[in-house]
Amino acid sequence: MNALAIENLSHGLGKRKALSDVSLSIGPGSFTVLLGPNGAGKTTLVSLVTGLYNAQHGEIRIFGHSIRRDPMPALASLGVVFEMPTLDLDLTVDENLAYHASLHGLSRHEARKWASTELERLDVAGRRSDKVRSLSGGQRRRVEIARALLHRPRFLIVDEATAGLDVAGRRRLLNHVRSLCVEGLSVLWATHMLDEIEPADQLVVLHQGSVRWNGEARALASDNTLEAAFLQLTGPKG
Ligand SMILES: Nc1ncnc2c1ncn2[C@@H]1O[C@H](COP(=O)(O)OP(=O)(O)OP(=O)(O)O)[C@@H](O)[C@H]1O
Repeated sequence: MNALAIENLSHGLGKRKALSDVSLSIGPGSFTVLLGPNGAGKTTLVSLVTGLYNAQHGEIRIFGHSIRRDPMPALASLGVVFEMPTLDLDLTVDENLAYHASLHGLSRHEARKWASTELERLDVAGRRSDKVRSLSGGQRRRVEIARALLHRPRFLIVDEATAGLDVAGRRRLLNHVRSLCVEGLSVLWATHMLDEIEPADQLVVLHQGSVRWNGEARALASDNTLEAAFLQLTGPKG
């Protein structure tokens, strides 16, 4: 079953049509890149899939559960890292994770166990008693990934999480999330950075609220560089 299935999704924000007739699906264990220039509609799409906005038209299902009709099981299998950091800077790393765990109904034992696992895998376990305010930008992002995985979601959405990180920090975060797909996690990785894409990735190019490409990245770049193909799709005549 697909982790995500979106059919004919359209949504306006104010007078602006942010998404027009978007359809796409993400298979289990797939790393799918949602690529689009600034203002393409990536964050709007993430907001609709995570239930922050109610879609005006169309259908969104997570592992077969409609976000509109069946939100609890749909959202239970979803982990999210939003574009804007959402950690509480005045709480410690552990306190931030414990708060998230309680929202998801995890027992204290489960919360401690999975927090240790994820923080260690992301190499921030040494900072668990520190206030988030004292962490670097890259460490905060890693804590956000750990938090998003705490309730064992099967589908992870990451919206431009590498913004502001240095080259090594970006690569590290990306490699970690990619490695989770090998374990069966499905990932939607929203970005405008072409160098985060690998040839075998599933790629959805969004431009002005519409899907302009949906397929393997290597197929888009078969006749040209990925950058040239992307600019052609998203340029003035794209
Ligand atoms: N709250 C809002 N009210 C009105 N228009 C909005 C609102 N939020 C976003 N928009 C508009 O919707 C369109 C899509 O914005 P969105 O933030 O989804 O794009 P994005 O692809 O995530 O961009 P970026 O890469 O810059 O974060 C843009 O034209 C934006 O100006």
